[in-house]
Amino acid sequence: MTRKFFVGGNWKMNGDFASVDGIVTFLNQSADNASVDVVVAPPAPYLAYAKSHLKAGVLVAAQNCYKVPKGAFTGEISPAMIKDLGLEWVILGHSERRHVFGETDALIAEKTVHALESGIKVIFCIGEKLEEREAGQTKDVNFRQLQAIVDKGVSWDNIVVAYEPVWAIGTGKTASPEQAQEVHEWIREFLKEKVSPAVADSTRIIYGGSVTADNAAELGKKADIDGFLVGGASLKPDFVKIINARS
Ligand SMILES: O=C[C@H](O)COP(=O)(O)O
Repeated sequence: MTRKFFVGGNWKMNGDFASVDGIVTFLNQSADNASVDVVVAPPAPYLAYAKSHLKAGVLVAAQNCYKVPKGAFTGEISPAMIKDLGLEWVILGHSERRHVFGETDALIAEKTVHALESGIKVIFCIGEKLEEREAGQTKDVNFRQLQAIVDKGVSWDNIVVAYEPVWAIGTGKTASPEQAQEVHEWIREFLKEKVSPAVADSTRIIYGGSVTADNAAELGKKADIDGFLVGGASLKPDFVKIINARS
């Protein structure tokens, strides 16, 4: 099957109205590319503004959400709120949520189930730390993180898996196309064995970690790399080159 290329831009905790306007301008001025799904994730205070100013071809995602629709959970946002803003996507399991904020596989799985049940699609992030890679645990860590949602029996139609080796995030140390392809192939095999061949074939597995306009084309040539989740480079006009890396 042909999987549609998917490019996400995770703005993380960056920006103000002036810089959001700048990003919106270069995205709106870019030529439409019907062969790529483009989804950007501004910080929560700018979600509605970005949604109302971006052209229709650029979708907006939240960077996080909680596991219940509403209640006494100070500081959290729910999938119901994301939906109320007219948005379709959320990023869950990002390594910064896992390792800075201590989110566990179990919590991320609960959040993923609730987002999907609420009608929000999930960019589900996984990835090993440097010490785990060096200890030969890359496969185990990524499989364990995936298994947490396999165990919940989720429907995979609305999930994009983002493989983001923690050692490559924001460090300038991109995984080589071969390193990334190796793990993406393992992930696809895992989905084939644990879920189904059809899900393995149709699920988009995107790569994140120091993706730039200079390395995106080579990464994007690999058979199991179906797009990117871009951090720092998604804040700059070169993001448009990454969107078009495979075109
Ligand atoms: O969500 C995006 C990733 O954390 C990658 O960030 P980066 O492109 O700045 O390395």
